[in-house]
Amino acid sequence: MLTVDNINLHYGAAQALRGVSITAPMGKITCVLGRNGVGKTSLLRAVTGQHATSAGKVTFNDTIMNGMAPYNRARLGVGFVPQGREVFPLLTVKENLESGFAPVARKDRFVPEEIFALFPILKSMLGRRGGDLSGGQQQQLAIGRALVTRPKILVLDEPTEGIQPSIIKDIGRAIQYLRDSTGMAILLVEQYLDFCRELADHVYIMDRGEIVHEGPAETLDTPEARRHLTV
Ligand SMILES: Nc1ncnc2c1ncn2[C@@H]1O[C@H](COP(=O)(O)OP(=O)(O)OP(=O)(O)O)[C@@H](O)[C@H]1O
Repeated sequence: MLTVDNINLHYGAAQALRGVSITAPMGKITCVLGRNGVGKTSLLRAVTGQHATSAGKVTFNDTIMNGMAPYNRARLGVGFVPQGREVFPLLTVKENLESGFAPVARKDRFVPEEIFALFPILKSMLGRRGGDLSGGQQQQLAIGRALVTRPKILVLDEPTEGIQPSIIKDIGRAIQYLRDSTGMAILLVEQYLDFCRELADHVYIMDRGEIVHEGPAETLDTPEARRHLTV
């Protein structure tokens, strides 16, 4: 299980996270919601090691990750699907998937068939360049690339952003399948309320760098939760 305990995060003098605590248990989908600029991506940067925290603790399965480089967190089992997907546009789909090999043991350096079962389009496009794929296909590729690292926790930053509804459904089904079949923890940052309500086991809402609401997905429909999400 991932535990974020009372963390602060600063960009220079500006504080982006204030005493944020969340947990993401194995076999569950944990969703963090909030408007633009409230600190959701900063929270994921603290989890994946892309930005240092200035206070608090980030732990995964009893290993304290503070100060650990992103590639060592990947070795520990933290798989990341970044906002905007960050697919390598000039590499082929196959090469993009293989870029996930770095943190895995030599014997596991192959693309598991399960990834193609989840996203068949990737198999039919293995020789195409990443940059030639649609946004939705790139998102599937970014998830596939993270799965190549054999994660124990999959961390996704706004996977529905700019993606057509039919592919959002496919991605939602894939996330549920991963939770149910592999028992991995899934930590999802989103602005799309319906997607979270459908998928999440537990939700957190952030506002101005703080957690302001926490509960089961059904609590998203309470007036108190809505107040933090409406612009
Ligand atoms: N690299 C940075 N340098 C300085 N300030 C930053 C940096 N990245 C983010 N911020 C600021 O930190 C705050 C939180 O940003 P963050 O990107 O974490 O929010 P977010 O909830 O993920 O927003 P979005 O939904 O737009 O991605 C914002 O005020 C933002 O302007």
